[in-house]
Amino acid sequence: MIHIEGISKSYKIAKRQTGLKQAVKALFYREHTTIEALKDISFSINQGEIVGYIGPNGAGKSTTIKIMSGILVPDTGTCQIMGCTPWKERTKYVQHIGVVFGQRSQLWWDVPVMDSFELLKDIYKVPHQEYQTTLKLLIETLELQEIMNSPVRQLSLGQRMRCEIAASLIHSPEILFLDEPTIGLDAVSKIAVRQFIKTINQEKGVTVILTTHDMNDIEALADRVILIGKGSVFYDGHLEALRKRFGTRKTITVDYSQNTSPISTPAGTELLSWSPERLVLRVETDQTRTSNVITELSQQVDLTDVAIETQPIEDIIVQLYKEYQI
Ligand SMILES: Nc1ncnc2c1ncn2[C@@H]1O[C@H](COP(=O)(O)OP(=O)(O)OP(=O)(O)O)[C@@H](O)[C@H]1O
Repeated sequence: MIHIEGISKSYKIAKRQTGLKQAVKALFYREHTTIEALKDISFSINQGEIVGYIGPNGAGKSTTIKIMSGILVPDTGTCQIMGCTPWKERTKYVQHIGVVFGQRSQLWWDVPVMDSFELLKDIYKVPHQEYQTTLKLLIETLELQEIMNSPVRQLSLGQRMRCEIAASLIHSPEILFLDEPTIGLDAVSKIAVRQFIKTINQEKGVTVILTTHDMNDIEALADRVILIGKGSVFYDGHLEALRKRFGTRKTITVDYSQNTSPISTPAGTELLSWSPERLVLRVETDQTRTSNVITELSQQVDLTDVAIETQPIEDIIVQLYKEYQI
């Protein structure tokens, strides 16, 4: 459904220098620098997938989404989505896609939400009956009833984001690009947005490409992640495989009957905290087994309880960014 091959994109920006002399010089001659936002990236996405497109700030995520939605033209490479080249066949192509940029609005600021939806219906030439059915479903599932007559500028961020998502789906697209859809939302709104994305994916088969810095979004939604850094793809695969490959750390909390004599920490572990009744250790599972650690500790203290936690995905991603220096 989506095939991207060897896409590169650079931005040319004028160098700004301080001082009057430099300002006058800049009137006649401007120096430029080039930022390589994307360097030869390739991937394919199948119909019905939810893909988390992740990476640190400035990695190139939004640039990729803009190219895939036809807003930007790459310097080199090919991009075929539903048989179209996004930036060439704009009119035909936009019928297939919905786009939400969390930081920008596609709604008209001063008019009621309902009017924005009507305008989008006309822009996309959605037949009246189909529009009514879609609208009813969107209003119900995104709980928009009470805000349909409010101008967008009066909405809270969470309310606006729900409207943005609804607006992107008025024409029933097959693909949805979401660029940070949960940015700034409270916990309840985040869960509602995630639930909705899951529903349209499962019930309507909508393919979703999601960029986010919130790893809870990724855990809740994406089976597959593409990790990008400094314009290159570093990992493309299942979230679980990522966890198995890089999430080798576990935290063990052991409680024991009071003990004041020193406890020697087993090999392959790091002491995180200690008290006369509790010890918390980080275990490197590629160096030792958690069962060995517990056995060793049980020989030194009278264990009363043991809790083992796997590494949160957030930590794994931070570790990955460090390892790859991205
Ligand atoms: N219009 C532009 N002009 C010049 N440089 C740009 C422009 N847009 C993006 N860049 C640069 O391209 C690189 C990639 O930016 P991009 O917005 O794609 O990153 P991102 O992964 O979406 O980052 P973030 O997570 O911070 O939103 C960055 O170095 C950024 O400064």
